[in-house]
Amino acid sequence: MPVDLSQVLIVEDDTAHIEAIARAFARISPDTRILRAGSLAEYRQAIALDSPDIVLMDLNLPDGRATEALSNGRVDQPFPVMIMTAHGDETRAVEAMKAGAIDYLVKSPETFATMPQTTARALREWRLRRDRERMEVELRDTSERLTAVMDSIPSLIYVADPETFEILFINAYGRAIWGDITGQTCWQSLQTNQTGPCPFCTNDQLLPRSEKPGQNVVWEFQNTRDGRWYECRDQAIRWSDGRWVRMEIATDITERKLAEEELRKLSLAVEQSPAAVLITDPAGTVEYVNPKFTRVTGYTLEEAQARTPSLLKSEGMSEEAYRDLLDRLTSGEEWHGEIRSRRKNGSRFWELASISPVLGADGAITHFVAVKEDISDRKDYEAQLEYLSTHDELTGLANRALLSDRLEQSIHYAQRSERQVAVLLLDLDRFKFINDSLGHDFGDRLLCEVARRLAESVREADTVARLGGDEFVLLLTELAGTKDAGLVANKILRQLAEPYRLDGREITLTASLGISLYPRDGLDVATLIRNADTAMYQSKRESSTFSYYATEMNQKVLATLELEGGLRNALERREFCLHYQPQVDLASGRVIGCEALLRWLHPQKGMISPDDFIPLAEETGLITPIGAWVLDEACRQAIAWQKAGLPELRMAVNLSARQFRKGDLPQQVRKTLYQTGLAADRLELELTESMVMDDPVGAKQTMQGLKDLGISLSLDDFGTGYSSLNYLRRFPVDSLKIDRSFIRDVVIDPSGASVVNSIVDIAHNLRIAAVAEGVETREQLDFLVGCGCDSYQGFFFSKPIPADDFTRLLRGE
Ligand SMILES: Nc1nc2c(ncn2[C@@H]2O[C@H](COP(=O)(O)O[C@H]3[C@@H](O)[C@H](n4cnc5c(=O)[nH]c(N)nc54)O[C@@H]3COP(=O)(O)O)[C@@H](O)[C@H]2O)c(=O)[nH]1
Repeated sequence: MPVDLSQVLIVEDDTAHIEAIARAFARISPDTRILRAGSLAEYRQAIALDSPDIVLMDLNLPDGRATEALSNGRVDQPFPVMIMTAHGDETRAVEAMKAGAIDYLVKSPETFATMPQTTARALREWRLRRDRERMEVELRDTSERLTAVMDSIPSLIYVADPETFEILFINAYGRAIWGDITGQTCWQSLQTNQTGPCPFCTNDQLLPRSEKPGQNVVWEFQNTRDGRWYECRDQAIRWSDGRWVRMEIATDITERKLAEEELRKLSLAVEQSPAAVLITDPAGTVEYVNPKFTRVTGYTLEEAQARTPSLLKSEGMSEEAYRDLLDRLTSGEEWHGEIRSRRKNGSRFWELASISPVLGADGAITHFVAVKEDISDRKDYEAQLEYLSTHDELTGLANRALLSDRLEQSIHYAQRSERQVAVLLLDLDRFKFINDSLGHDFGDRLLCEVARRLAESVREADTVARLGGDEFVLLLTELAGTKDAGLVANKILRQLAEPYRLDGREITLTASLGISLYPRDGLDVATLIRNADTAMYQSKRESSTFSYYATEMNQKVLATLELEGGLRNALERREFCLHYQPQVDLASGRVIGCEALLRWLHPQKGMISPDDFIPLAEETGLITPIGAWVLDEACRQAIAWQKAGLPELRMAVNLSARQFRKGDLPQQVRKTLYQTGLAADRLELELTESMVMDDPVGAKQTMQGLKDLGISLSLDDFGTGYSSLNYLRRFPVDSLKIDRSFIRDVVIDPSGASVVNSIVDIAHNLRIAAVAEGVETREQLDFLVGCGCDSYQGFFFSKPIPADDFTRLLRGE
């Protein structure tokens, strides 16, 4: 008997039955111990003390029915109970089975005789059933636990049969996304939920039907419902029924995908970036350079890798700036700046660099990223702008701004070194005339040549600047003594005086130069330049080569500036008037004409002599409108006298050099004559020798233009200037006015008398009149009569007088 039947409990109130059963066991299964109980109470005591393998229980016991002792189908019942019943009681026996008995037997001697076999069989079946039930419970538990585990995994898990394509299982995560697709086939569910091919249905290569465990396949799909990405790992597992199925574990990789996409975009952006990008490790070893870097520097990724950014041999960064860069980067900050680097081919270029540290999750620096832009063009442009803003375009010399800058620096340096600084301001004489007559192009080239000579005359450390026009400044630094500036000034003036050969012409230039010295003549840029300018004007006035600045000059300049201010308004304010000095015929003693002489009645200073303001008017250009007014006024007065019936006179008007050089003088005179109505032969214009000799060719042309109008021309102050007879011969003049300095000497100095005699002779030889100026005495007059002079003017006859007085004089009042 294969079943282990060690103890059998017989619950029966009929001892005969018990004994019949016991005998059967003694015979068939002698090792089986028979326990006995006569009632339900004894039954309970017996199972409390012993643990029988099986219980044989009479249905009806003295203290109750067997059903009361049954467990109502509980699985945890430790032993099976078999009901014994009398014939006809089967219905109750069935009830007892429903209450938990495993079987029932109808009592009979046969039943008792085979009881050991029956019991053994029943026990075996019960045990089998119990074990199965337990296993089932365990399995159910395991399955529930597994499902709970599966459901708690934040991944989509499903199991499918590769043969039938049936979905056997899907976890909670999957159900939340796709619903419960268990029982459906792949093509019914997966294909609508995933992008890409279903590995079960379409890709036999990926998933051979006869899968073996361990052959994993990994693929990615996108869930069509919410667009999220999954990485799916396929695995063969043995299903509960023993067949091989596929378990798919799909993990949400959307964030990783997005990050990858970001990274892909970023790396694409870096690859295609118009800026050069260089990435190093924390030690500065290059790990990556982009194609733009290669294009700019010539270094390929392979050439740059494993080297440091020093391969670009950057420069232009001070020690301090470099330390700042390192400090910033190592403390996790960005650095921006301009660096001058060298390409692989050795050429230099400028980069605008932004270098940033890249921090890892732990906050430590993992990389440095440098983004660089080639700014060489911009730098060149800036340098060009810088050059243009600090240099004179025509000559390439420093301009005023750069000069001021350098002068300021020199002052600072001189303060410490106790040396002197000299400012030499130089103005070319007659440059405007050359420029106007020979053309601006010629003038420009002449200025360039002057600039070249100036630059060559001084040391490298000195500065030569052009302030504009024909005005130059030389800044001499580190002068040991005051005299040094004068030595340099002389050298410069000598250099400039060398002839210039341009366009087949040879011309000479002179210059006026003023010197101011730091600290003696000023402590700042503006004062030093202003005082050098004052000194230069002094040189110009005195026709000296150069002058050192002196304080008095400033007062003179201030007075001049004040005068200039008044002069600018004088015309408008009608402060000018004319006085007239009679010109007398020596033979007849008659007044034959007069010279109009300008007077300025200043509201505060009273009458100002023309000697004091005509040169200033000339210098400032104000002489042009003033001269025009004089001409107009003198002509109107002459007409007024004519109309008043006074004897016909010739009106002499002085011309200034500027008026004479202005090309339109004949036209202007014609217009005045026309407007005033004076006949041309009643007007005489007085020129000086210097006006004519400056530009003899042009002068002759202008004089001829005036002569063609019918007016007379006289050469004033004759004898004091060039007195070139050669030119005099060719000029269309009508009279020579002998300067009053010669007349003054005629009676006291024989040589003075000879000069006057000679001038009178020259005039007559040239068939022109001789007019004596400044006749103050009878002796002078007698001398002039004696030497045949034609006419005279002077205090002897009359001082210059106002028009009304002149009218009375003519009337003999
Ligand atoms: N371009 C212009 N120049 C002018 C004009 N008006 C005058 N001037 C020039 O100014 C200079 C000074 O002139 P002024 O003080 O008027 O002196 C004149 C006479 O007063 C003076 N003179 C005349 N006679 C005598 C004399 O007997 N003794 C003496 N000491 N001086 C005398 O001479 C001046 C006239 O000289 P000049 O013109 O050379 O004939 C003077 O150079 C004027 O030219 C003007 O409108 N435009």
